[in-house]
Amino acid sequence: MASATHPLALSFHLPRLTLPKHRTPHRLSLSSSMSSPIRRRGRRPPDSARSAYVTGPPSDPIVSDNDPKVDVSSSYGESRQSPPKVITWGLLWSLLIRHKLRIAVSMATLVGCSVCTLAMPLYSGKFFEVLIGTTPKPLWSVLSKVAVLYALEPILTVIFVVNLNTMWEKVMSNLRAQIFQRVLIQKAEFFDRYKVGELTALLTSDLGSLKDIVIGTICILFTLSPELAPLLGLLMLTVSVLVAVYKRSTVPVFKAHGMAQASIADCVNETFSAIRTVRSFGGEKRQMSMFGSQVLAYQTSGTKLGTFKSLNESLTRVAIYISLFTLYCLGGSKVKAGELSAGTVVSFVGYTFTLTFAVQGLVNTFGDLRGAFAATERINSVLSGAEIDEALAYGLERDIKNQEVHDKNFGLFINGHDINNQSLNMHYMSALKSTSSLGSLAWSGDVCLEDVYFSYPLRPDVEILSGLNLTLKCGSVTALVGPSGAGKSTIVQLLARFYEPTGGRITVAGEDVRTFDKSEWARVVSIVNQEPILFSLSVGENIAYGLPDDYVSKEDVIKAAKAANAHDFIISLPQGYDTHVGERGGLLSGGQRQATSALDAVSERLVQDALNQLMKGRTTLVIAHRLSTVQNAHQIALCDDGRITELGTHFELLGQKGQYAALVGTQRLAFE
Ligand SMILES: Nc1ncnc2c1ncn2[C@@H]1O[C@H](COP(=O)(O)OP(=O)(O)OP(=O)(O)O)[C@@H](O)[C@H]1O
Repeated sequence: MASATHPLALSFHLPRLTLPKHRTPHRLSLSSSMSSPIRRRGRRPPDSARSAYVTGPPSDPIVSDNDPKVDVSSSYGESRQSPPKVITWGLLWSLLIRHKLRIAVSMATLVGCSVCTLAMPLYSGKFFEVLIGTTPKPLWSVLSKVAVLYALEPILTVIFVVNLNTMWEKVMSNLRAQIFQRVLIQKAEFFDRYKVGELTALLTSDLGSLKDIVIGTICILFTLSPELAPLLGLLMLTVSVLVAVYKRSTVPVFKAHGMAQASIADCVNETFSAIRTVRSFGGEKRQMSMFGSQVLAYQTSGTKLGTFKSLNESLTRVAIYISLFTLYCLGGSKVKAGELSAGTVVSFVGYTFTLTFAVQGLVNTFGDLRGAFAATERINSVLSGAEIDEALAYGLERDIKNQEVHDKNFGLFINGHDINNQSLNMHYMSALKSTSSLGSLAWSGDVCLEDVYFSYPLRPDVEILSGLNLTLKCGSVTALVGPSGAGKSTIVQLLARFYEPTGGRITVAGEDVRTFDKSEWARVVSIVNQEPILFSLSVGENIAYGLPDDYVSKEDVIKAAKAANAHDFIISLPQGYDTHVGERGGLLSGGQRQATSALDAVSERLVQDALNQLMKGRTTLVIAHRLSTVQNAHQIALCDDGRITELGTHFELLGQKGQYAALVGTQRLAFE
C-alpha cells in the first residue's frame, strides 16, 4: 500500500530469502538510474574501505569525510569494550525513587506491622498467664489489646502489600518498556542471532522473577527486629550457608529452565506462523516431536528445580524444628527451676513461629533471588553486549519525546534514567544532519552505491558485495537481476539501511545516508515485498501503518488504497476498512494481501498497474523475475559475484550477448 510521500522505492521479490523477523518492509518506494558507468575495482578487504571514512570500532557508525564535524570519539570505542549492564541496582533504584509517597506509606505500615507482630506473642503470653490465673488482671483488658493487635496486623499488611505491589508493578512496566525499546533499537544482526522466543522470554517470565523478590522481601522485613537480632542472626547464618549451597547448584538449573521455556515459545511461534507450510509438507508429526522434546526438557528442568526447592524447604524446616525443640527444653527447665514464667515461654514460642515465617520468607526470597539473578544475568548478557543502532535510536528517542504529549503509552519509555541512550554516542548523534532536507534531496538527487563492500555480521568472512557501484537515477526505474544468491536482496537491505556497508558508501544527492537518522530515512524509502507482512489490525490501520505520518486521516488511507487499486476490494469486505485482517493477514487472500506473484490475471494486472502508477517520478529499484517488469525498466543492472557486471537497457544488454542475454535466453528470467 502506497504513500505519496516516499520518493525512493524498493520493490523486490524474496522467494527464498528469509528476512529476520523484525524486518517487515511494508511500504512502497520507487527509484532507479540509467547510466552510471561501472567502476570495476579489485577486491579489497572491507577494512580497507575508503580512507574518507572516519575510523572507529569496526561496527561503529562511520560517516564520510564530507562532514568534517563528525569524529567518532575514542572514548566511545573504549566504552564498547566493557558494555554497561542494562539492569543495574542504580536503574532499579531510580525507577523506585519516583514513587516517594508509596515508599513512605509502605514504610509506615511496615513499622506498624512489625510493632504488632512483635507485640503479639508478648500479649499472648500475658493473656495466657491471666487465663491460668498466675497474673491477677482483668481478662477483658488484656483480651482487648490482643484483639486490637490481631485485627490491626492483617489490615496493615493488606495496605502494605497492595501499596508495595502497585509500586513494583509500575517499576516493572517501566523496565519492560525500556527493555522492549532496547531490543527494538538493536542492529539488524541482533535479530539474526536471537530467536523470537528468547526475546519474548526476556520481556515476560524473566522479569517476573524480579517481582517475586520484592514480595519475598516483604515477608522478611515483617519480622526483622532488634529484639530478635541474636536469634535471627544465628538462623540467618544457618540459612546463608544453605543458600550458598543452593545458589551454586541452582543458577544453571534456573537458566536451563528459562531457556527451555524460550524454546517452547519459539517452537509454538514457528509452527503456527508457518501453519500452511507445515500442513503442505505434512509436517505435523515433526513439529509434534520437536515440541514434545522441548516440553520434556522443560519438564526435566522444572522437576530438577522443584527438587532443589523442596530440599531447601525441608532443610529450613529442620533448622526451625531444632530451634523449637531447643526452646522447649531450655524453657521447660527454666520454668521448672522457677527462673521463667510460663507466659514468657509462650511468648517465646510465639516468637519462634514468627521467626519461622521469617526464615521461610528468607529462603524463598533467596530462591527467587537466584531466579532473578539468572534472569538479570540473561537480560544483561543478551543486551549489554549487543549494539544499539544509534542512527535509529536517536530519531526514535526524539520522536517519542515529541509524541509523549499526545500518547500516554510513551510515558513508560521515558524517564530520567534511560537505559537506552546510556550508551549512545551523543557526539556522533549531534553531528547528524538536519533531516528537514532529506525529503527534497531524495526527490531531486540520484541514489548511489559507491564502491560498496558488505559481509553479514554473522558471517564476516563471506564477502557478499565486493566494491559494488550502482547509480539509481532520480525518478527512474532500475531492475536488478542476477543469479540466486548474487546479493540482490542484500543491496535492498543496505538501501533500506537494515545493515550498513562494511566499506564504501551510499549517497543520496551526494550526501552519505549515514548522516541522516533512520526514522527520517524510513519516511523517504518504501519497500514492497512479494510477501507483504500485515499486522493483526484492521485493513485501514495496516494501510495507515505504511503511511509516513503518525496521525493518518481516513481520507489519506482511502487515497492510498485507491492508488494501490485496493479500494474496491476493501469496501467489499464485511466491515470495509475496519475489517480485521487476522494474524499475519491470514483472513485475506494472497491477492488481497497485495502479493505480486501467484495472483490471478486480474489481480496481477491491478497490482502491476498500481505499481506502475506509483513508480512514476520515484527513484525505483526492482528485483523482478518477470521479463515484462525488467524490460520496461529504464536500466537493468546485472549483479554477480558481489558487483554489477552488466548495465544498460534490455536491448543494449541483449546486444552484449552476455549473462543477461543468457538469462533471458534460458528462460531463467522470463517466467511469463
Ligand atoms: N542475514 C543473513 N546473514 C548471513 N548471510 C545472509 C543473510 N541474508 C542473506 N545471506 C547470504 O547472502 C548471500 C546473498 O543473498 P541475497 O539474498 O542478497 O541474494 P539474492 O541475489 O537476493 O538471491 P535470490 O535471487 O535467490 O533471492 C547469500 O549467500 C545468502 O546466503
